[in-house]
This record gives sequence, C-alpha cells and structure tokens, in this order.
Amino acid sequence: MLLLAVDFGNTTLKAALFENEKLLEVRYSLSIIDLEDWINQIKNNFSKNLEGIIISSVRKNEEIEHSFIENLKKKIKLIIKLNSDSKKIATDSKVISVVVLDENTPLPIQNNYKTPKTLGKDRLAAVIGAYFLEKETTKQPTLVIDAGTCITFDFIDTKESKGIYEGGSISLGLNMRFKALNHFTAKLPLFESNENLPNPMGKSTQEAMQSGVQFGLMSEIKGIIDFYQNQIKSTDNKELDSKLNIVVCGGDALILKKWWEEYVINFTNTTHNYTKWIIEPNLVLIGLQRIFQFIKNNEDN
Ligand SMILES: Nc1ncnc2c1ncn2[C@@H]1O[C@H](COP(=O)(O)OP(=O)(O)O)[C@@H](O)[C@H]1O
Ligand SMILES: CC(C)(COP(=O)(O)O)[C@@H](O)C(=O)NCCC(=O)O
Ligand SMILES: [K+]
Repeated sequence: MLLLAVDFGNTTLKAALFENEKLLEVRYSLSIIDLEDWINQIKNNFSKNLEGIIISSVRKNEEIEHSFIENLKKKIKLIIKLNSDSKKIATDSKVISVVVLDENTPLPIQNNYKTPKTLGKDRLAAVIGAYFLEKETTKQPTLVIDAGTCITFDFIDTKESKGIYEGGSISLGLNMRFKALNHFTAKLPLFESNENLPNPMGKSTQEAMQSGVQFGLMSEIKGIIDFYQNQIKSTDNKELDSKLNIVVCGGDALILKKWWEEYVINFTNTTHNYTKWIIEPNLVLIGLQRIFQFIKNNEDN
C-alpha cells in the first residue's frame, strides 16, 4: 500500500511517496499542478493502490483544503475520505484516506504545546519524524532545527520510552534576515550570505551584514543547543545518557551545518563536545508517514 506525504511550507511544496516506512521517491519545489500530475501518475502507473494522502500545511487553510482536495476529487477523480468526517482510515481499496494534520489528529507522541491549534503542523511532523527516525535506536531527547523560510527549534523529550513534545522557538530564516535588513533601512543593500562563516569583525558594509546574519545565527544556535543540553542534564541524573540528539532539516540545512562546523572549531570552547548534526532533508515527510502509520495501527488493534 502506498502513501503520499505532502508538506506545504511557506516557500516550497514537497512530497514523498512511501511504501510503509520505505521512502520510494521524493519531489521538491513542486507546484500544485505538478503535485496533482504526480498523484495521477501514481494512481495510474502503480500496481499497488494509493491508500492515503497525509498533508501538513502552514499556508492559509482554504488554499489546501478547498482548492487542492476539491481538485483531487474532480480532476483526478479520486474517491476521498476526509479525516474531518472521521478519524478512521478507509478500508475500501478504492477509497483514498486524506488526513490533513490538525489539532485533532491522533499522535504517536504526547504534545505539551499549549496552543495545539496554532502550532505549525510542519514542526509537529518534524519532531515526530526525528523521534521515530530509526526504529531500533533508543529514543533520546532531541532538538530539531528546521531551517526553511523561518528557522524553528523544537524539543522532544523522552520519558518512560514515550516521546513528549515540549515546544521550542520560531526565529527568522536565513533569507528573511537579509531581506529584513534591506527592507527596514534606507541604506542597507540586499546581500546574500557568504559561502564561508565570516569573521565576526566585519570591515565593510557587506561583511558587517554577513557577520550579523551568519555569525549571529551561529551564536543563536549555540545558545539554544546549550540551553537544551543543560536542560536534559538537570532533569536526568544519568550523565552518560544525557546527550542531546540534533536533527536538522529545511532548505538551508546543509549550509548551516557547514558554518556550524567552522563555528565550533573556531569560536567555541574546544573541551565541549558538541553532538554531530544529523541532516535529514525529508524529516517532515517522514514524520507524516509515521503519523499515518500510527493512526492505521491503532485502528487495527
Ligand atoms: N533550490 C532551492 N529552492 C528553494 N529554496 C532553497 C533552495 N535551496 C536553498 N533554499 C533555501 O531554503 C529555504 C526554503 O526552505 P524550505 O525548507 O523549503 O522552506 P519552507 O518549508 O518554509 O517552505 C529558502 O528560504 C532558501 O533560503
Ligand atoms: C513557524 C512557521 C511559520 C515555520 O514555517 P516554515 O518556515 O516551515 O515555512 C510555521 O510552523 C507556522 O506557521 N507556525 C505557526 C505558529 C506556531 O507554530 O506556533
Ligand atoms: K521552518
């Protein structure tokens, strides 16, 4: 049985086709039309049935719920069962279950966010993806950094082998920082980031802005990693087990990892051993698959 996971971010639309937990194919920077075409191909070309579509969106609701799903019904002629009608996954092989992740979707973790309705569903899917990234490993407290339009930091703790999402921060994305400097001033041009991590002491307008954005971002990331690392030390007595897992996704994940490695070597205390970042570009999509799987397994029991 096939599942399509769809992530409507503020900048790009991504989707992945799964067969159970196995990721068969992923497509980035899709238009809605590309996505509809892809669904059509899946429907017509695969011998296996498309069982479900699970969607995370941080865009305006109407955009996905009305136009996209209505189009699937009409243009692609899918017989759809929407999760707003019922939380159950359809058992009829002709019916495709569409789950639009919302505050009522059953989850394989505990969500301690105080406003689950307003929580970005990409953040929720990402922490679940990180927590269930590898089946066999012991689940560790994990910090997710999603470097997309915004940079979000999200912490999932583990207690009695249960994942507990505790919250995090929403910060400005990399592009957004340069755009904001330009937009809100009279004289600052629009620059792009330097390939390398700049020297903090910028000696030109360009260098000073790149220092502010890139070096500033690294200092911010260090502050947040240190906070969560200390947090798990003080709540866990077992010093040995209290290493923070760090999983990074989003369009700027790789460039941030490069700067972070330069930053750790040149600007942090070398006696501190920072955990290596795990880069997982498909983290949100993987999280969506784990949620769909959870709903389905729960029904089977
Ligand atoms: N090929 C690319 N297309 C779009 N964005 C890219 C690309 N490569 C890097 N980026 C960066 O990734 C960011 C978008 O990341 P993404 O994770 O897709 O965001 P979102 O989930 O918010 O839509 C852009 O702001 C840009 O800085
Ligand atoms: C923080 C976000 C804008 C990040 O979006 P993204 O950069 O992934 O496109 C999104 O998760 C969102 O709209 N969140 C709603 C507020 C909240 O999470 O509490
Ligand atoms: K993000």
